[in-house]
Amino acid sequence: MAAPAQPSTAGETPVLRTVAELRAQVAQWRGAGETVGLVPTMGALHEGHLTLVRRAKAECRRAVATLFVNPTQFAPTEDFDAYPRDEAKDRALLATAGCDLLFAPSVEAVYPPGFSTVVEVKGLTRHLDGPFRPGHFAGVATVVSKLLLMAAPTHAYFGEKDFQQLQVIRRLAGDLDIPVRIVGVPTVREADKLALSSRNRYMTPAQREIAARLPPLMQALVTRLEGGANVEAVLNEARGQFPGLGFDRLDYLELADEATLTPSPHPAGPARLFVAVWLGRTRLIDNWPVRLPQK
Ligand SMILES: Nc1ncnc2c1ncn2[C@@H]1O[C@H](COP(=O)(O)OP(=O)(O)OP(=O)(O)O)[C@@H](O)[C@H]1O
Ligand SMILES: CC(C)(CO)[C@@H](O)C(=O)[O-]
Ligand code: BAL
Repeated sequence: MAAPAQPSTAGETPVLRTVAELRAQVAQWRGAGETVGLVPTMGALHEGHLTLVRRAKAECRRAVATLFVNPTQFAPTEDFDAYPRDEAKDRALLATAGCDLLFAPSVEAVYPPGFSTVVEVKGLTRHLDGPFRPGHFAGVATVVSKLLLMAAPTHAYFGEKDFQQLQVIRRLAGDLDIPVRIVGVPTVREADKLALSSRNRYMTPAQREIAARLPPLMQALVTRLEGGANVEAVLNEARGQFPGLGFDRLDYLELADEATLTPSPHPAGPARLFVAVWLGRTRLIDNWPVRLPQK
């Protein structure tokens, strides 16, 4: 018999901290024939995360969120220590979205002493964020494999905002025969179309104003590419515009095939325009679908 999840405070989603408790709870639900949708997060929840939870709850009988700021996906130079953490607020928000359970393990529960296994997805991680965040996707692939195996959900929900991550997760679930349906959810945006992200709160008001220039720039580029303009010429010109717009450093602006995530001026299948750009200590990423004209 599963240990019931402990609702500690009214209006907050109950939380479990150990793998054994999580397994027992999900086994009980699945034993009763219920579907279970998993929503992995690193907390500091916003409307993007809550959209994933609501989608999970709409499609599955039970919605389970996870909150784990995964140390192995942060490079030593990145913001692991500074990453925003507010579990009580997150639990209250999850309750408003109908989340049945939160799994919030300690680092030791996920990576006990002697932990030595790495899941690495090749190919899909070669371009875009891969070279700019060495080790990042191995950390993501390892922890997501673990979360899927720990929770054994029927469905798992991930945002298209992190499109490369979504494709990496689809691949690992297939390659490792993890029996789960991976569901991609379209990017949730602010009124000015900036993609919601926990890291947006790092920005000063002045930087937030500059960030607002990214969505119209991306939309204008999509329009030109869809109109048949020369891809390399358009992208080269646009790369040169970022400093003048007030951005600090462009990591990449690339057109890439959705399936392979390999940059190309002539992608074989459906394509997206991908960007990663810095504003002070905030790294913004985004992607927009591009329907190229048939040649
Ligand atoms: N704006 C968004 N729209 C849809 N899904 C999102 C959005 N932002 C995050 N997600 C998804 O929520 C899940 C958890 O993401 P995470 O906790 O890293 O949030 P984040 O806002 O992306 O944070 P970060 O600032 O670290 O990138 C991922 O599947 C991610 O793609
Ligand atoms: C999928 C994830 C929760 C794994 O740590 C993280 O990369 C995120 O929040 O997108
Ligand atoms: N949102 C993806 C997780 C990360 O940037 O580390």
